[in-house]
Amino acid sequence: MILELRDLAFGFGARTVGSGVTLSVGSGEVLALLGPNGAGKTTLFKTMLGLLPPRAGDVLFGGVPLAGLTRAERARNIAYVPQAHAALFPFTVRDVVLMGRAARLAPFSAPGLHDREIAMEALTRLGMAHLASRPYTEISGGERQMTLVARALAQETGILVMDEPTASLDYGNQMRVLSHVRRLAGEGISVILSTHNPDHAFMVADRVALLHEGALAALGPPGDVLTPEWLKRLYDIDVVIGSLPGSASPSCSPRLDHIQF
Ligand SMILES: Nc1ncnc2c1ncn2[C@@H]1O[C@H](COP(=O)(O)OP(=O)(O)OP(=O)(O)O)[C@@H](O)[C@H]1O
Repeated sequence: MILELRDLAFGFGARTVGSGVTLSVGSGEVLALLGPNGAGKTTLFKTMLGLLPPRAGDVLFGGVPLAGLTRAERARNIAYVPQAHAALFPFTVRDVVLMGRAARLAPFSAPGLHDREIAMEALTRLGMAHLASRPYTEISGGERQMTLVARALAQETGILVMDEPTASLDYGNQMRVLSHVRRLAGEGISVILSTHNPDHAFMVADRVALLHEGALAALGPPGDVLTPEWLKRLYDIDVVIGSLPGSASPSCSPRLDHIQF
């Protein structure tokens, strides 16, 4: 297993947000994490990345505990696509993507031609090459999100953690990012992504994990976990799940007429 969480507890300061999370992710596997607002998805991700200390339990990469890896070693193992944020400094899109190469550079050395080629290749793969020279502060929220995906690709890690990667994207770019996720998995890269859209999990995930009330409530193939019963428990809405003729995966249709205020 490329990534393992063993009885992991996570939180801030004295506050535990979640505990008892045990799961492993294999090479080329896509794991989708679902949970209501505030369930702890981002906190769990930050703990997996070593940005927050585990409150209990372990995170292991290829059997090696996270605590035993330097920051650069972590960055060569795992890349993070955070939710798009506004930047303070007007770096170009190309330079933001180049930052993904930092952990691959020798100490005190600047990115070389090879690094620039990899950065441009990541932008080209995402259909973003035309924005390379634009300031990151002067592109749309969706374009910023795609830039952060390109930065993570340029990091060339075996594991990609994506925090709601489609949240600010238009419909076409949502599908392009999801299609890239499947393509990356086909290349052996493991992807862990959070989403609020069960349809996206149906489209790309090999397995789905549900985070609810501070615990890993369910873990398994999308068809076993994304049931009307579980979605009711998570979001307190009724859904119908079915497959449209010609569609490759099932989809959810919420019953708005059942919602009570
Ligand atoms: N910096 C922080 N300090 C203290 N508590 C925090 C901090 N950030 C988040 N929290 C709290 O931790 C809990 C989990 O938040 P988290 O952002 O991990 O949830 P999430 O599942 O990612 O939510 P969402 O779907 O809304 O993005 C929430 O109760 C939140 O208020």
